[in-house]
Formats: sequence, structure tokens, C-alpha cells
Amino acid sequence: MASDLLKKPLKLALVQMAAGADKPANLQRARTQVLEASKAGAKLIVIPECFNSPYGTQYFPKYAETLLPSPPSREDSPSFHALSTIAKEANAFLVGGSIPEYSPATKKYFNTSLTFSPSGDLLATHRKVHLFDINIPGKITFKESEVLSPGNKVTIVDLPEYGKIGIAICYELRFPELAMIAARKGCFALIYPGAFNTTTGPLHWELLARARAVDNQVYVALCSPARDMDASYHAWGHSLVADPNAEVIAEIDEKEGIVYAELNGERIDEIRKGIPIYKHRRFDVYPDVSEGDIKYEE
Ligand SMILES: NC(=O)CC(=O)C(=O)O
Repeated sequence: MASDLLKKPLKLALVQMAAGADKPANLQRARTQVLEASKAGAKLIVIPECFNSPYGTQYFPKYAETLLPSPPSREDSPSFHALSTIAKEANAFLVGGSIPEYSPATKKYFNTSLTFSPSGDLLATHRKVHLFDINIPGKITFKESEVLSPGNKVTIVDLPEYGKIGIAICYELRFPELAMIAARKGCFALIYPGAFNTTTGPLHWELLARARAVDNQVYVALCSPARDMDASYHAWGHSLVADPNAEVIAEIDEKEGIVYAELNGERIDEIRKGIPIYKHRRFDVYPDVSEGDIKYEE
């Protein structure tokens, strides 16, 4: 029996690519690796957070592109046009990691993810809602809000013929509310382009992916850049997929490569039938965060 959440099996690929200082080279690298994933049969392909630039507040203004009005011109956003073309060439849904965005209207910068259909049409834009501002003395200090402004919407994307996915970026994995809202609005998977680091990654990356999966009984996919020890930010890597039972079903180390997983709606149904938390919730005792005044894009 086909699942209501994911109507047919879907091959997912996470492209853990290296992203350096040369933007055209990053775009070319994304193309080569996305096409490789599509040749292997992937129909939903994800690339990492900040795939067109090094990750760091000092780089965002230089690499930022203007996305509005949409579609932007090729001069305003070479990455938008590259992603649209790559999705079409790959004949796959493409979650285009994220890029630094500049809005001339508001004079603000954002960390923005664009998702394209297999025909190259833009399906969704997600601006990182929770900015990564942390200070772990002696280890890592990072303050996205020095340069970036936050987005203000939950993003849910309908993939025709398959079902819905929730999209959020990196640090947002730490906010269970976003995941709960997307899952309760009917998503079969939560997709996070992300770039944890060698301080937070070892303890939190897999833990949080498995936590969001077990909380919500959905697939969770995290796609990181490959680690570059010459860069100012050392990405954790370890792109992975957790299944609805919180089992890691595919994972890579810190080097470049592609992670594949078959997503199956019947697996979600089976897990929800065995442990029916969806039926046991007590919204007479506590509120349902997926109801009420939520700003989301669907
Ligand atoms: N880079 C991020 O947005 C988040 C991260 O590294 C962490 O939460 O840890």
C-alpha cells in the first residue's frame, strides 16, 4: 500500500563537495557532482550550506548575490541560474545548499537556500531563520548576525508525485519546533544543508539528526561541505541520512563524496504504526506548535 506521506520510493543524494574561494569553480564542481548523483539514479539531490563561497562572515558581502525580483538577471545571480540549469540537466529536484544573498531594497544580507524542480523552476526560497551566533571560549566564536539578517518563514516544499519536504539550514537543526511544524504539516523528510564544525560536530551533528528523526518519525538528511583544513572554518563533513526510526542509514567521512539513500514511505508508516506517538500526543495538556499563527511558505 502506498504511503500518504511519500507516494513512491525516492533516491536521495547528498553531495559533500569542497567549496573554495573561486565561485565559478564551486558552481562547476556542484554541476559535475550533481550530474554524477543523477546518473546514479538520484531524484532528490542536496548540496551544502554556502556551497558557492567559503563559510565566514568576512566572505558573505563579497560572494552575495541578489535574488529579487525573481528570476534575477544572470549578472545579479549566477548561482541561481547555475542551479536552475543543473536541476534541469540532472532531471532531479535540487536543494541548492545555500548562498549569501543581498537585498538592495532592505540593504540586508541573508543565508538563503533555493530549491529547483527537475524542469529548472524555482520551487522555494528559505532564508536561514536562526542565525549561528556562538561563543565557545578557546574553541570557536562565530557570529552570523554581524553581517546577516534572519529570515522569518518555515519552508515546506511539495515535490510533485512524491510528497513534501521541510527545508532549513544548519544551526536550525537545533530548533525542534521547526522540525515538528514541518513534520506535522505532512513532510516525509527534513533536509538541512549545513556546515557544523570540528568543535560542535563530533557531539551534536549525528545526535541532532537522530533526535529530529525520532521526535518526528521522518527521514532527516544533513549535507555538509567537505572539510578543508586550509580554510578559516573547518567543516565537520559527515553528511548523513537518518531514517524514521533514527537509524543512520548512510554516512560519509569528512572528505568529498556523495551519500545515497533510498527513502520509502512504507518505512515511515511501519515506524509510526509500531510506536504511535502521532496518536498519543496530548494537545489537551500542551499546545501543538504546528497550529496557530505560523509564517510558512508552501
Ligand atoms: N554552522 C551552523 O550554522 C551551525 C553549527 O555549526 C552548529 O550549530 O554547531
